[in-house]
Amino acid sequence: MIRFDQVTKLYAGNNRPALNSVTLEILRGEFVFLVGASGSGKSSFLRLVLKEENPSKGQIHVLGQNLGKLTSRKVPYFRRNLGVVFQDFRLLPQKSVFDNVAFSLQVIGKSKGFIQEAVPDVLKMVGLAGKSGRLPHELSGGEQQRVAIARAIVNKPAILLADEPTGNLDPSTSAGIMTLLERISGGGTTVLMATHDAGIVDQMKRRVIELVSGQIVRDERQGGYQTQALPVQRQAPPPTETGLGAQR
Ligand SMILES: Nc1ncnc2c1ncn2[C@@H]1O[C@H](COP(=O)(O)OP(=O)(O)OP(=O)(O)O)[C@@H](O)[C@H]1O
Repeated sequence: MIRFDQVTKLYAGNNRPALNSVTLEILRGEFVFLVGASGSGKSSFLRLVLKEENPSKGQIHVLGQNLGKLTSRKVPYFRRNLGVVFQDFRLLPQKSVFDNVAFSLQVIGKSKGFIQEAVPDVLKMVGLAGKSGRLPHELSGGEQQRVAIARAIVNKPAILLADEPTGNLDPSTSAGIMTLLERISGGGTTVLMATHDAGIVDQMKRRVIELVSGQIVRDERQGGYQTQALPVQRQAPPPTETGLGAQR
């Protein structure tokens, strides 16, 4: 579904690679957390999957396509198979909830009839059935993120990429968003989510890929936010004249 073979990404003017020889495979229907400190390469990884950036070295396959061989004419068609959600929602402020979702279908040429059916269905699925006429500023943060998710999934993408989707939300609202993403994943969509939210990662026990300085340092089946594999290092007590550690 998503395969990286020794992918390195160097940005112009930055001599440390954002991703450094990353090799991994993500299978259909998996729910994967991408974790790591700020600047470790998570967003770069997502941008490469979307072909918003190209690798400096290595190969990327997404949905059976070698992205290096995808012509720019074909990129918009390729992206129809991917939904994307961001921390800051990115809704169109002057458009209603319905129109925000409908717009993404209009731009890819879906018929009016299709839109009239698909939009209410997806708004119901994300729990916003009664709010289709509202403007974004008339919604809570959690509701705005639900609109963004509805927009991302209305065309039934095979892959949903989420870059810190709960970053602006409180814990209980975040939990609701995660329940929704789990439901989407349960329907067969591959979900890849970059996050700093340790509570969510620890609770969900899904696959966790950890990046440090652009390299994968951990890929665990049912991981937590922090590695479980390494033992906790205890500081040895300082030696005393008797050779025993100081007693307190
Ligand atoms: N367009 C760019 N041009 C130059 N350097 C970039 C660009 N985008 C990212 N970088 C650099 O690449 C590295 C990885 O950045 P990236 O945004 O992928 O990290 P991240 O893990 O998503 O961070 P955060 O958690 O803060 O979003 C950083 O050193 C960053 O400064």
